[in-house]
Amino acid sequence: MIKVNKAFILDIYKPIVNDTHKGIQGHALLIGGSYSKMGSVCLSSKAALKSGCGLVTAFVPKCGYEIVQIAFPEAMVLIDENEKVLSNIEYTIEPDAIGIGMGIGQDVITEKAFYNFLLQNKTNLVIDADGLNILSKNNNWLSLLPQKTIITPHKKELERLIGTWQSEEEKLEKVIQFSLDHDLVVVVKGAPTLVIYHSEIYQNTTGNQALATAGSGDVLSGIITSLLAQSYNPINAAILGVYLHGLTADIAAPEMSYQAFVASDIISYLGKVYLSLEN
Ligand SMILES: NC(=O)C1=CN([C@@H]2O[C@H](COP(=O)(O)OP(=O)(O)OC[C@H]3O[C@@H](n4cnc5c(N)ncnc54)[C@H](O)[C@@H]3O)[C@@H](O)[C@H]2O)[C@@H](O)CC1
Ligand SMILES: Nc1ncnc2c1ncn2[C@@H]1O[C@H](COP(=O)(O)OP(=O)(O)O)[C@@H](O)[C@H]1O
Ligand SMILES: [Mg+2]
Repeated sequence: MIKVNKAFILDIYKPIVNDTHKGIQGHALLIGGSYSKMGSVCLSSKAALKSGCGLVTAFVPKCGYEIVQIAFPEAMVLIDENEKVLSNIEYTIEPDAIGIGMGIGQDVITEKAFYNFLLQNKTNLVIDADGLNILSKNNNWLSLLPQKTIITPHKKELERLIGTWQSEEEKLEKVIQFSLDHDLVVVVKGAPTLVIYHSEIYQNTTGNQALATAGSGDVLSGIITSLLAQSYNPINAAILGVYLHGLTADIAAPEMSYQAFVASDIISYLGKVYLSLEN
């Protein structure tokens, strides 16, 4: 088990070069949302852009068009033909990384759209939330995922994917086997969060109970998708993303309490977090 501390992070962290531009800084596509859960994809998309990629596109059901445009004008928006849920995930853009699953629900139309998306997709992928729940119900679709796809389950989602465990040791064994079987980078969210790739285990050292708040996982999947779009390899994108996400709460908690911290604050504190890496 490797502890991910600041020294480890500084080793993988890539400062932004001065002659970059938005066209080469990475384009993240976030595919998510459904009626009443459009906040999830707004949070992921905003977190992605605030983590340093150059462009962000959100792909949402039709009812999300104005919501995303107004909540987050920096994002470009593509819409599904269905009003309330994703039904046909088709686009002509060429993103560098895709995050999918936050807030999409598990409607049968959406399951089918997700399957068709997996059939044609070759881009590096982060799968979260209902994307994971749909995979749990259709585990033969795991073979369609690109190599080193990153999955970000919380405890319940992990149980749906790999079944229950009796001890921490058994949980780790099962996750390692799952990662080996499907060549996945597994972000085992919790306190602390682990990043597991095959038999490598990386234990994060940032974060606190302020993160126990709605949408904080949606923000994490946006951050990781952004880092992937910025050419971090999938293991480093997951490790760095989890570290930055946790550090926002460590810096914010003494300034604003555990209670008042909400998922949008993770996004607001990303600036201080990046500055702390530069000093
Ligand atoms: N503003 C929004 O639009 C939000 C949308 N969300 C979306 O809502 C959908 C449902 O997600 P949920 O995660 O709420 O539903 P789930 O049914 O997947 O998970 C909720 C259950 O898991 C348990 N759980 C979660 N984390 C746990 C942990 N660390 N240890 C033990 N138990 C744990 C909870 O107690 C609860 O019973 C997803 O699509 C998600 O993306 C949420 O992310 C919340 C915010
Ligand atoms: N007590 C805690 N200590 C540290 N991190 C936590 C704690 N509770 C939650 N988190 C983190 O917050 C995030 C919650 O993700 P998730 O449950 O998917 O939220 P949501 O689906 O509402 O966005 C994870 O990154 C998890 O590790
Ligand atoms: Mg979640």
